[in-house]
Amino acid sequence: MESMARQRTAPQDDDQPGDPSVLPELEDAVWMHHAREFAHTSFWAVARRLPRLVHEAVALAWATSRRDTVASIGLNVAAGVMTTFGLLATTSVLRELFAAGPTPDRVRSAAPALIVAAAAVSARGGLTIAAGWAQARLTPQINYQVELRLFEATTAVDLAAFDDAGFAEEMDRVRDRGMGEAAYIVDHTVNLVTGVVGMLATAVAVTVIQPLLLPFLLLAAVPQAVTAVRMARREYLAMLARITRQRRMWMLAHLMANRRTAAEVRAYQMRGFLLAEYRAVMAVETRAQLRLVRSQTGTRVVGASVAGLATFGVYAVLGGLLLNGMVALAAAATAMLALQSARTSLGVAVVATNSLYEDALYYQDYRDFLDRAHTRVPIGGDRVADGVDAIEVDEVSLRYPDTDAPAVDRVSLTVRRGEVIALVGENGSGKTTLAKLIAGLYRPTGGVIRWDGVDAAELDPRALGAQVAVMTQDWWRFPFTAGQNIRVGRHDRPSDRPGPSVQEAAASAAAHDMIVGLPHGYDTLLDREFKNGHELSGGQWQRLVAARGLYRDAALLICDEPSAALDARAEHALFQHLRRRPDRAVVLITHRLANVRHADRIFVMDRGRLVQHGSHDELMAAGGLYRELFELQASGYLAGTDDALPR
Ligand SMILES: Nc1ncnc2c1ncn2[C@@H]1O[C@H](COP(=O)(O)OP(=O)(O)OP(=O)(O)O)[C@@H](O)[C@H]1O
Repeated sequence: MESMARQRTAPQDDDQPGDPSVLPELEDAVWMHHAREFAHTSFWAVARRLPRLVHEAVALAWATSRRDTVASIGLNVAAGVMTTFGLLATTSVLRELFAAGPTPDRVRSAAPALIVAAAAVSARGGLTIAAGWAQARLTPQINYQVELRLFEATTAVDLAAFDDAGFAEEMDRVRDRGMGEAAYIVDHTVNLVTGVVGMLATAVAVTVIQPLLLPFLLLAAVPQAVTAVRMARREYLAMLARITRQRRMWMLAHLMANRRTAAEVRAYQMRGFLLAEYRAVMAVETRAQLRLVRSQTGTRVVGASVAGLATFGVYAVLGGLLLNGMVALAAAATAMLALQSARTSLGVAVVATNSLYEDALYYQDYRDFLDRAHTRVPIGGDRVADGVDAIEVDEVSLRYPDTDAPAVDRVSLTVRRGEVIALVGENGSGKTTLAKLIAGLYRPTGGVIRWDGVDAAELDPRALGAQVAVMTQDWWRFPFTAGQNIRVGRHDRPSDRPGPSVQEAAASAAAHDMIVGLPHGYDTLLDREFKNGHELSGGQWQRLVAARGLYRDAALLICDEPSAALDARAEHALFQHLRRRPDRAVVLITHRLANVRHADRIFVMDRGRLVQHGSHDELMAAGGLYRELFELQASGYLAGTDDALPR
């Protein structure tokens, strides 16, 4: 039955396009990376790695909080000691109660031991609660450290790292799974210690009471341990078998109950298609779940029966020892309690071992990722750039990882202060990539970029970045207020540094009136997912993005399609502010060629190469790609022409 989902989602014959009504097959989720490895590792192989894992977890906890680490382990050990005392005191109580003589006398003689037993049980309860408190305190502290270290790394690496598929996948995996495992492995380790201490405490008590009982108690616990491991594995394998189906259901659920997809789902009447797919997967999933419930119940029955038989065996042995006078009645009764306590401790230790092994694999991913991220932090030199007169791009190339052709191929040009230059060309010709190279966001894989004669690689990356403002083509809708969305352009601007105010920058980008009209003006939160959040249109967002770039007030301003979503009035206003300014260089990328007419120089790109450059008039006179594109676009604006719209 499970293959049904596969059949429905499997691609068809390689040469044939797949059935258009069937969604493509899903890859394994990145966070499942170690799942299959774990599923095929035996419990004993897991147990062999335990010392190293425990050492790792304790080191992590120790580095986070010595006090809480000592407390959670020390208090658990103390609780174990109390278990031993409690069992020994219980034996004394029972011995006195089972002795010959009148009942009041027996109770009186048992009273001191009873007080000791009660005190030991209370102390154990108190110590366990305190240990749990220390253990719970460790979790948020570890999460805090681990998350902070991850995001310090992900925000420091160079932009190119995100184009490296391996890096991006590792990052997703670590963020989704590895990061959260740190606290778990500490938790499991403390549980393991608790379980082992509990078993040792019981063993010590039993040895003191009657050493003969010890091997029988251990034997009785074995079926329990085997059943616990079997059940955990079974559940895990079942989860693995279902996970791809469940991911598809999550994906479909997300499409059917989401504000962002609601319009398209309705516009294309996708409801029936999505629901049919959901029903088909859901039917298979439900049957699989029912099968799992049945088999788990079977395992539980077998496990409980074997454990029951083992317990019965211990009782039989105890009975024999009692009849032969080798064990006193009081010791036998305490052994019953010890058996119960040892079982619980063993169960805790087995589950902790299993979980510790799996979670440690993912935690190792986290550590490997941090090491890898460390090597991707741009180093640069220590020379400080303060303003710039000329940026020289000299035979610069860039090839993205895993691609054959360079996106930018041996390009040379110079950007001078006070100039506006434009990069034009067809989709995919390399304009954005070249702009990112000029901005220092990428390092060239060939050639060199010089800032006032100094190789950009020798400049301090932070100081270089401070000279650049980029209005990117693929901007993000930051869930901040309107004012914050602009201010983050240079959030650390000292009060004595000159530059436009938030309102001035907004006015330059034709955004001020729009923002003032929002329910809370500049304090309006721009995300409907939050309380009182407000939604902006695409063009309104682009005005904010432009305002942010202008607020940054940098020596080099790069505008990548800054007006693609703007109306004519906003576009006109923005371009008034992108004109020449003596203290600034502007690199402008746009497909609306009317906007580049006034640029000082226009560079035309084609498949990564620079194929033409000059002023608008020079390029029009020369003919070629620029003129062809310009005339094609201009023809659409000419009133009365028949080719403005295809018939
Ligand atoms: N991060 C990336 N990883 C791999 N290849 C990329 C990446 N970004 C862009 N490319 C490829 O590099 C080439 C140039 O892309 P680029 O975005 O620089 O073009 P563009 O001229 O700005 O295009 P458009 O006009 O559509 O914005 C394209 O073939 C594109 O597929």
